[in-house]
Amino acid sequence: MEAIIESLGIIEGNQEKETEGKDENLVKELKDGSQMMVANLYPPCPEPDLTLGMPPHSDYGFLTLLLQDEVEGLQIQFQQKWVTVQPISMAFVINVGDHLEIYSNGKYKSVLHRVVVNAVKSRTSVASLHSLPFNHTVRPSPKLIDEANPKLYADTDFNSFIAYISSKEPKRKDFLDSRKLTSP
Ligand SMILES: O=C(O)CCC(=O)C(=O)O
Ligand SMILES: [Fe+2]
Repeated sequence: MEAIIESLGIIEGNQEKETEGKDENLVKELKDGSQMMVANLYPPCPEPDLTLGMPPHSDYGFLTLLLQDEVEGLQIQFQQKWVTVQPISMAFVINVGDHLEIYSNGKYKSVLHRVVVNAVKSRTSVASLHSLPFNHTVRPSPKLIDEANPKLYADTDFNSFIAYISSKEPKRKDFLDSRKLTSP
């Protein structure tokens, strides 16, 4: 995250000099932030072409650390095509989540991904989603907003996310789309 913040041209503030703009200490807030772990088991499916292990979605949070076993299944959308992420033993897949897209005001894009199943092998994965504490608001960094770069996303928090996914089946990048502000 420090490298990402640097790449955005945002200089992290000194903790003692915290001002009203809470973004000053994003790294610290993330260290004390939320972690959600999801363990997934995809049993073999006799008719894999008729279903998906997980529908297309992008993840809650800034970054997801994903550990997959040796069985293929994860696909990301790249240039309108689904591309399989080849499992690499003992390596994490790092995915950009919705909160990083919001915080960076669209400079980073959260990755749309899905999971396909197969007829032969079961597959397991563990995803670890990292963000600010659950009671914090995620918003575009004020340091990235000016007249030339208007704010593109509404403020969001965990409650609005839960309210949204409870109200409808999560499909595609729906939640993020719901945070997008129409052009000013
Ligand atoms: O099983 C996978 O490889 C991906 C799981 C996933 O996308 C998730 O848990 O959010
Ligand atoms: Fe995911």
